[in-house]
Amino acid sequence: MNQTPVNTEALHSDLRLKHLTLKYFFAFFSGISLFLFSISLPIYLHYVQGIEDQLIAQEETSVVAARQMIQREMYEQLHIFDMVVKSNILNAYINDNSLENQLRLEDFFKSISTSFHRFDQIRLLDNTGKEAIRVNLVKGEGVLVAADELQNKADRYYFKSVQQMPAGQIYVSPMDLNIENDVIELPHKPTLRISTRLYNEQGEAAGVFVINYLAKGMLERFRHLMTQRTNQQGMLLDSQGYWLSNHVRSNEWGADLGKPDHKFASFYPKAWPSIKANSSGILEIDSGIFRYKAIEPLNYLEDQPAHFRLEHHPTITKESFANTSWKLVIFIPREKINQRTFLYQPFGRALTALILVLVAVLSFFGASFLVQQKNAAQKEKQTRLILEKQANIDALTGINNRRSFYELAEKELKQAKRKNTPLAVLMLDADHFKKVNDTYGHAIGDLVLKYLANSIKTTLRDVDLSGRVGGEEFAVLLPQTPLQEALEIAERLRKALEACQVPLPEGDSISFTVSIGLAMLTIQEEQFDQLMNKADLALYQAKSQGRNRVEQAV
Ligand SMILES: Nc1nc2c(ncn2[C@@H]2O[C@H](COP(=O)(O)OP(=O)(O)OP(=O)(O)O)[C@@H](O)[C@H]2O)c(=O)[nH]1
Repeated sequence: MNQTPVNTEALHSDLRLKHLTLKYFFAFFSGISLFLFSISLPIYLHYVQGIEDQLIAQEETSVVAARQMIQREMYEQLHIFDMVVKSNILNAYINDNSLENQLRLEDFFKSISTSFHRFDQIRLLDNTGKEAIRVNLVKGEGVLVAADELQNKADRYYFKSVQQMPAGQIYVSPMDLNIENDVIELPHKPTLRISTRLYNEQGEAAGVFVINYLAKGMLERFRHLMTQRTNQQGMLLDSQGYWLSNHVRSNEWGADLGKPDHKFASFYPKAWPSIKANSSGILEIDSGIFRYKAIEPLNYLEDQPAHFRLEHHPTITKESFANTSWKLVIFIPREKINQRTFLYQPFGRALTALILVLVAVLSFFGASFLVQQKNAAQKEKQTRLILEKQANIDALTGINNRRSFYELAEKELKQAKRKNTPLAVLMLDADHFKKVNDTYGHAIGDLVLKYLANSIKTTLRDVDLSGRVGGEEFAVLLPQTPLQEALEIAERLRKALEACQVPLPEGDSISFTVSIGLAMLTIQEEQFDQLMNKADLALYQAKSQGRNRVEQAV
């Protein structure tokens, strides 16, 4: 079976080129990509920052609207409360708690309850904390609680907190879920208690006035404002970081419902200290950006809208400000920001992929071009080396030709002269070579010359130089070799050549001899030619004295 011969060298070279192309491709691709990346990264980060700023700016409307809504709501409750405290009906009762005054006050409480629809309880407690009058909001109606159902509230904070309070001051409690008979009322009733100590005309303490404000409406409006936004994560926190309003309802009222982990600090432990400590700001974390602002619902004296500018403001205790120190927190998740960025848009992704493909294509062509250039340069160098070698080597014998031998020998001669070291040259000539040609043919003559050259090479030392200087003439240069040693080498060479057997095609073999002329470099020779002439003369001597011998130049 015929098998196609496999050119392993070509295969090897092909593989090497492919490997090199791949190496350059990766170098180009990673280099260009890294370059593009390092240029575009700061620009891209700046661009993302711009998107973040834009998103935060969009939130400002919601922040201002929510803050104003809560402040206005609280402002209204406090003024209704103040109006009742200052009313003639209430003052008539605390100065004279006659039945008539009591009935008028009860009616007044009922009509306030029914009209405003937001006060879960309106109460008057006596100085011992016992409820004197209580009106509950039941299904939208103010309903008077029967005398035998009235309770003592002396131990409740809204009573205790106002005990030392001077006239005209108002206490506002923290917001919590209303508890009735020790159980949290369902559905939940987020409640703020507003109370004040009453004084009669003689300046004597005359009980405590309390209203339970139902904050559900306010919280629902807050939730509505937050859900109007594209990103619905808007929350209201109390001073402890518990949620009064959260987009996930089950997270609300953690403290009241016995779920202490359901607070902001547990969900965002890194963000909370900074949000708690500052009244307003922007905070970036891995998962997104917070925009937060203190709400301070009672602080409508500062930053107030036009319609808040009234001459009269109720005086609110310091404790009340602390109780209602709330924070509005808006969260913009990272995905929302990312979704707006160029790289997340299909066009952006497609363009990035296209650029990468272009870089890959460019890198491939660049790498191929470079490898081709390199390969061509290498081939050219190889060809040049081969040609150079061919120009210096004798085609038949594979040793230095005359020109190359003379060139190298000239250098050796100069070095020997400079270093003052001995230098010997041998001229060899095959004996009766014409006869070899004539007897066996020119081809066998060539074969003999090949054997002759090869024997010279194998007999000599590495430092020695040999060359074919004529048809059947050879020369040998022996650097750093004194006369005696040169004679020994010449003799050894002669014997080696004499012993050499050249096989003939028919099976026989022939041998041959050489005559050798030896010359030593002296101060007289300046050029190698001169030394060669001396050796040539010695060779002539050897020929004329019978051949197959070594003669030394005189
Ligand atoms: N085959 C072959 N013969 C060559 C080559 N170069 C020279 N010759 C032959 O070498 C022979 C040299 O002959 P001569 O100069 O007469 O000397 P010789 O026969 O060797 O005799 P002596 O040198 O006197 O011993 C000639 O016949 C050349 O043709 C070559 O490259 N190949």
